[in-house]
Amino acid sequence: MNNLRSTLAIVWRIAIPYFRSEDKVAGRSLLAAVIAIELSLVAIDVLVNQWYNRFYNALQDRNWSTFTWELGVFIVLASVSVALSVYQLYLNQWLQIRWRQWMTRVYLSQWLDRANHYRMQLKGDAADNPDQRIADDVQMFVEKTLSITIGLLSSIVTLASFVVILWGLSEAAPLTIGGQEFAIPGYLVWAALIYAIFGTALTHWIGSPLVNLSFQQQRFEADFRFNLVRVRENSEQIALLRGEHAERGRLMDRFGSVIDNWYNIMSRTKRLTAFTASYSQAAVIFPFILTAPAYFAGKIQLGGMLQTSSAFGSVQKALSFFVSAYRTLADWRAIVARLDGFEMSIESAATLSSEPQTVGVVDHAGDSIELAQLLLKLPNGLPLIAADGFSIKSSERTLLTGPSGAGKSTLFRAIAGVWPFGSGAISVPAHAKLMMLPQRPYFPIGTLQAAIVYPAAPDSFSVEQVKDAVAAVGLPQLADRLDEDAHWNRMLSLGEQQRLGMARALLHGPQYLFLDEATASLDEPSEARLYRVIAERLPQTTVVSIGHRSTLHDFHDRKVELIREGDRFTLRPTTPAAAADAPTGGAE
Ligand SMILES: Nc1ncnc2c1ncn2[C@@H]1O[C@H](COP(=O)(O)OP(=O)(O)OP(=O)(O)O)[C@@H](O)[C@H]1O
Repeated sequence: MNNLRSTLAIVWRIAIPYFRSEDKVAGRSLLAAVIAIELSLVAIDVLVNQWYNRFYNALQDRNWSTFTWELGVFIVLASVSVALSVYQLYLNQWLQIRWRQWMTRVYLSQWLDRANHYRMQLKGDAADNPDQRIADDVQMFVEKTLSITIGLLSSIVTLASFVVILWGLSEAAPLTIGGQEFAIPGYLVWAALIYAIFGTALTHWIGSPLVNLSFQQQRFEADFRFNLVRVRENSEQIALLRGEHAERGRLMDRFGSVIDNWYNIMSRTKRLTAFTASYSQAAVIFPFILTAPAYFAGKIQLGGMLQTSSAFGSVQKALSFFVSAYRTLADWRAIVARLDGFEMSIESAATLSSEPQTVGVVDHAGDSIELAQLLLKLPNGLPLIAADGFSIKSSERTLLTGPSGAGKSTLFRAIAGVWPFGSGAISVPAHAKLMMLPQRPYFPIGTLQAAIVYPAAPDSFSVEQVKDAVAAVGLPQLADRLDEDAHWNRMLSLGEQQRLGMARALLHGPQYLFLDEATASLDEPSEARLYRVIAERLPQTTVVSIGHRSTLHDFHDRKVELIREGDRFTLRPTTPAAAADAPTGGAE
């Protein structure tokens, strides 16, 4: 019960913001229309139920004129019901797509807000595969929430209407056992109630493991899909390493979990279907067994008996809502749990950056970057880098070196404001434009122009500007292909990608440019040429490079090294030019 209450609270929290959003007028109107149509359909069911009585009595009495009249009544009722059903589905689908569109927009903006997506990965949170949450789960959540809510509402209204009818019919066809009448008020209602409770309890007992199985199934499927995508993305390396055999093994292992879980679902579903199918078959005959003695004793007519059977069917169906919707409910709870996990994970990633015990990146009025009492840590809490009183002055060119794994890239991540683990402060000039260029720059799939100028809009630079930048970094042959659509990360060599990364920097002209082994794949003369281009075209830009080649020294004013001190690394300027910068040291 507590479980159900907490699921409903989560559903409310996830579902209600749409109906309070800027699209609330459309959302509420569509929902109201769908509900109104559902209620009208229940009213038509009530009319059809009364029609049963008149129609079958006319048949039993061989009354031709009533029979033809009732046929006409049925045609009218059936036509209205068809029209309402068509529009109910249409409006329901319309509501679904608007609701889904809104939720997708909100989730996308929260997930992509201020590096939340990256922090979520760092935390290794429960929200594995955000793509599944945003693409599939939102769609299923909207669809199932609507179908369950409307189904539940319809069941309640049907129940209320038909309980009244069935109560009346209980008087007309009193319970007769062995020729003796028993005056139990509303006995048909009680019979339907007991029948449904028995059905629901047994269904829950047999079907409850399906909730968890369904949750697991979706997880295994997403995991399998994710690994397929990884193979596709790394296909070149896998082919070069002849890793196909290993990949096949790994993928089949993951698929094995999909299959094993599926067998469990199959065997559970088999038991559940055996029960629900027998249960609904028995429901056909059960009301006839109850009313047959009264019919054969001549107390009710055929019409009354059929009306009772139909009303019993409606009450029983409404009461057994959970029986028939069990699989849907199981899937729905799994989806709700996943979306809840996703929301929590976004929230904790968002709060992580603002917790006191995290690295704070703050704006200041000066024009240098200052590290004060900074201690960067690994996600597991172990210290990595300590720095205090260290500054990166405007227009200065710094080369950062240090052993592999010392935390050079992590320091860049912290300055960019995406590495939360640790304490202390990094002051960055207010409104300064920082740009990080990694060893493997990211290019979105699309035109070459859009890929180069990313993250700016494709048309924020003129074709001439882009051509000029591409030529400056030594790729004039690409200047005529700016309109070409491709997966550039896959098509270009790493060296070419690094040159295009530099072209991106030339176009954006940041005040601070952080090059994390951004030219490591180029030969030394090409690397030197690129550094010269940067110096000529971006003379005001402060450059901080991570690199291992000694040839890089010529292009930097000072060298700073990460040196191990105890359990952490500290920043040590190692050239005379920088010696004035009193270093560094621990901060805890
Ligand atoms: N997402 C992460 N989760 C856990 N540990 C991480 C994560 N990212 C980096 N680390 C760890 O932080 C340490 C520093 O990594 P970083 O990439 O900053 O090193 P680096 O000095 O740039 O190394 P290299 O010169 O080899 O590129 C490494 O021990 C690495 O394993």
